[in-house]
Amino acid sequence: MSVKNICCIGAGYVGGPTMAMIAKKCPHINVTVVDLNEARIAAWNDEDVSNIPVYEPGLSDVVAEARGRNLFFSTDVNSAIDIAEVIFISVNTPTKMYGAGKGQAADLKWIELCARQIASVAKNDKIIVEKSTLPVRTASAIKDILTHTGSGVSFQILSNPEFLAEGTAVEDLDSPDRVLIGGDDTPEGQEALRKLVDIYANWVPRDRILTTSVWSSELSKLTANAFLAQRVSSINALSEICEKTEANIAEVARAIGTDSRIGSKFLKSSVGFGGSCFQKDILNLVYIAKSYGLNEVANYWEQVIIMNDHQKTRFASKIVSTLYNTVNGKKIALLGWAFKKDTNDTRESPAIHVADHLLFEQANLAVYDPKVSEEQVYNDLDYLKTRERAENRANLQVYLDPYEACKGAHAIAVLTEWDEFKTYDWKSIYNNMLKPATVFDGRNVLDIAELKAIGFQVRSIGSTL
Ligand SMILES: NC(=O)C1=CN([C@@H]2O[C@H](COP(=O)(O)OP(=O)(O)OC[C@H]3O[C@@H](n4cnc5c(N)ncnc54)[C@H](O)[C@@H]3O)[C@@H](O)[C@H]2O)C=CC1
Ligand SMILES: O=C(O)[C@H]1O[C@H](OP(=O)(O)OP(=O)(O)OC[C@H]2O[C@@H](n3ccc(=O)[nH]c3=O)[C@H](O)[C@@H]2O)[C@H](O)[C@@H](O)[C@@H]1O
Repeated sequence: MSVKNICCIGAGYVGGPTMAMIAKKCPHINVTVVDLNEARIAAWNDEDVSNIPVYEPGLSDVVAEARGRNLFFSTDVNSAIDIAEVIFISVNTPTKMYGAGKGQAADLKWIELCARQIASVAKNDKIIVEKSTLPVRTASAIKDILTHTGSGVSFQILSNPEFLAEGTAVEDLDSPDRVLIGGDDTPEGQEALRKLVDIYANWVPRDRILTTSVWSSELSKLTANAFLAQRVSSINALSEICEKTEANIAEVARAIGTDSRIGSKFLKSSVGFGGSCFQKDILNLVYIAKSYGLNEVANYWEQVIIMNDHQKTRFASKIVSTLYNTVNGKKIALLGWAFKKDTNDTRESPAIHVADHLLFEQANLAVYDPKVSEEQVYNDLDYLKTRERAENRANLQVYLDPYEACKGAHAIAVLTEWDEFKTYDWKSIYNNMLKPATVFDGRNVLDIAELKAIGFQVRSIGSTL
């Protein structure tokens, strides 16, 4: 029998878009996305579909097509669990900030709560799908909780990690490089696996649906993120050598990227990687390695994070040193706050670190981002607890107009690669700035020659141009 009712616990950046795509592609399946966060669910249900809580190009159209037909958002977690044959768990798994493993291990509190809730509600057999990114062997903990309920209900646990990237989520979900599903090597495990494969096969070619053991699937997700982040840290490490030697990182990246064994993607040097997952997943990998006594393995991967922290600090320090070693009282405009373009997500954004560094040096910051709210910018800074909340508000202003943000500034730092930055009237921005006017392009997106011709001093990543 094919699956008729799915539920997903967690209506965040993964749960929302992923389930919206399943609902779009499988009109014969009812998909209910549940969350404890009432405001978030209300936003997913907002009559005006442009107000859904996750900004992703194309997502509002997908939601508009399926919502109310076979896609539902609700806070009634129990009813959704009760009715569903397949339950995706897509809750947050942040880095643990207390106790054993503090600062490295994944905090599985929310995963365990879900498992306990499912255990208490389920009256018939269920397939539980790990959609969240989890440490290898988490499925055994989930299984343990579920099988000790004494209710006689049978649970199959599958691992089905998500590989979408923010900003391209709809594209990635519509046409994934691969879908990965791990299941137990038992008849029941394989039957559950087949049911999930059949759901994806409604739009994903079967040869792109990979099946493995649960453990390989769990570990592959951490590995994929570790490899991707490692590429960014590798190219960023080289960018510092370029700045000393007059080599140009864009040329180096092109030169090595044309080797098909290396490949051209993910070789863009930057102010550093951000986002909610790269750092947390590598730290998690480091923790897992250490917990097995694999210290060399742990140290190897930890270096990716150390390099990324160095890149962010190096960028901020360069602003200070270029502005004659003091930014005290100087207005500096920060263009971009999101961790990458085409998303409103700011988690672990390098902009937060750069702003914090500059505020520590008593700069006066003017922030503009096309999709991030003032409240979010202040929340991000307050979360660091580096200084009083009032001080963050006194020394950093958020602007709705980039030209106003740059007016009277000594320097501009580009911290997100939003396309609109390339289209600005840079001559007019220059005319309204203090001189010398400097642009620090943390994403290498602006036309250096054009800016220099206008009169700007330009500092980019990985070149002395
Ligand atoms: N953000 C991304 O692009 C990607 C994230 N992932 C992974 O997916 C997982 C989810 O990530 P995001 O969607 O970004 O997180 P998120 O924080 O945006 O969403 C998680 C949601 O789960 C809800 N929640 C937590 N516990 C709950 C419970 N017991 N019952 C009901 N709702 C509950 C929260 O209220 C929140 O709205 C994480 O493990 C992450 O590592 C994987 C691939 C991509
Ligand atoms: O597990 C996750 O959360 C996801 O993490 C990343 O996706 P995401 O963080 O949304 O975005 P990326 O495009 O990977 O960018 C991450 C960071 O690296 C930076 N980056 C990326 C590529 C590059 O060449 N240079 C570079 O600095 C980006 O600006 C951004 O700050 C992975 O790409 C997804 O496959 C994965 O599902």
